[in-house]
Amino acid sequence: MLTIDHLVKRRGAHEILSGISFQARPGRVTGFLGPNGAGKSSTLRILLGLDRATSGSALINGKPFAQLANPLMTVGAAFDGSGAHGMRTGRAHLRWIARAAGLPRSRVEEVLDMVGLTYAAGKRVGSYSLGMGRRLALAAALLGDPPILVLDEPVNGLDPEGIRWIRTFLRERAEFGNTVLLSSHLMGELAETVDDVVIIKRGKIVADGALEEIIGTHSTLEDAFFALTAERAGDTG
Ligand SMILES: Nc1ncnc2c1ncn2[C@@H]1O[C@H](COP(=O)(O)OP(=O)(O)OP(=O)(O)O)[C@@H](O)[C@H]1O
Repeated sequence: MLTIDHLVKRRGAHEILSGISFQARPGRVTGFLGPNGAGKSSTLRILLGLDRATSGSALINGKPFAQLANPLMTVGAAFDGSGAHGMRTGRAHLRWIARAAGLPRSRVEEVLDMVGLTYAAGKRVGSYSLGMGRRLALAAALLGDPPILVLDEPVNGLDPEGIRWIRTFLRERAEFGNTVLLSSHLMGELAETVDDVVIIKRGKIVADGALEEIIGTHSTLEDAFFALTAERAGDTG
């Protein structure tokens, strides 16, 4: 369970997050949706202990990231890019993380297989395509077999086959009871993948609920999104 509670982030005079609250629950894929600059990455960075909140909290199973006993086995995270040094091979990158976490080498081969990257595991990460880099980042997130996944724009750079693969993969994780939170600004794609939707705009939550509730009387999630955000067009916050 991920619990964001009255989270505020200020940078100088600029309020990036204005007291946002939402949850991502086990057994559900939760889509965190919003236009560029809305505050999605800022929220996920605080949740994963990469940045500090001004006030409020972002908790993973009731604890801040820094207090997790086994972070890699609790939450898997993937942000922009592969997260690996270009001169390293994909396999070496994963082995390094696995060793630091006390995981067996065999787990590296398992996650390479899970993300379909075994064929390129011996190649330098610098030669990977964008999509291969995303798969490597996902493999790293899966190393500790965590019950929670937090993914920032996971379909960016993936080709149609890759997008279908990740959608199926994340749906399966949720069906096994995992908690999956993913951010995106691609509404059409998100509608195919998620159970719940949280929409953020200019640091404020403008909608939060089950996909069907959010779509409501609109024909698509995209239509609902524009209607919801347009209703607040006069809101300067
Ligand atoms: N390191 C930083 N220093 C100053 N401002 C920042 C920093 N990181 C983000 N911001 C600002 O915070 C706001 C939210 O950015 P954030 O990256 O969280 O949005 P986002 O919803 O993830 O957008 P995108 O879809 O473009 O990734 C933006 O106005 C951005 O300019």
